[in-house]
Amino acid sequence: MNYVQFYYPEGFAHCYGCGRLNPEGHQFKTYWDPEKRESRTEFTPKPYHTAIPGFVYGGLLASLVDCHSTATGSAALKELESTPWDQGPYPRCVTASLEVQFLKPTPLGPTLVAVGRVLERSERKVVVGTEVYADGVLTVKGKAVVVRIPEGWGG
Ligand SMILES: CCCCCCCCCCCCCC(=O)SCCNC(=O)CCNC(=O)[C@H](O)C(C)(C)COP(=O)(O)OP(=O)(O)OC[C@H]1O[C@@H](n2cnc3c(N)ncnc32)[C@H](O)[C@@H]1OP(=O)(O)O
Repeated sequence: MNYVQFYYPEGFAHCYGCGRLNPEGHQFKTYWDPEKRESRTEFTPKPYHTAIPGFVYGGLLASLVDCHSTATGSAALKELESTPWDQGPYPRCVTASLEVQFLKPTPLGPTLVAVGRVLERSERKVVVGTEVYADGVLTVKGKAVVVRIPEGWGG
């Protein structure tokens, strides 16, 4: 199964968080399950993504929630099109607002799993709720409003 960011037009594929064409970036990859209507991004932080030794830097967690949300919005908007899910390009979303709740310190070491759900969707805007788990423990919650970038803008 290909990931959402795989289908972004080339001009929108350089994001430091999730751009497949940015070799220096995190290259987050988000998968969309059309049956569960859930998205999933897995990422294993590097040792240098440290806040206090042993724990993940909060900015990285916010980035994970941010790019995971734009990808979830993209998949949710793709559902409104008649083309199949495995045919690009996907609509590209930009983050209008991002809320992150750090519920517990996130241990550095385990693979993080971000799970996203669509809370609201219109033609132009998607509200995404995200939960981030480390070793099965919920450590971060996020909510983002993402807005479709109009056709003809960049890309
Ligand atoms: C105009 C498009 C420009 C695209 C530029 C993309 C460049 C980046 C590309 C790479 C990206 C990489 C990914 C990243 O990392 S992006 C991370 C950084 N994000 C940005 O730099 C985004 C900068 N902001 C903007 O470009 C504009 O403000 C956007 C495009 C977001 C909205 O634009 P505009 O204000 O003209 O749109 P609208 O008035 O028609 O609103 C549409 C809907 O959204 C709702 N809403 C709006 N703001 C907020 C808010 N703060 N809180 C809650 N909701 C908000 C609004 O109520 C309405 O809802 P509804 O009434 O329909 O229910």
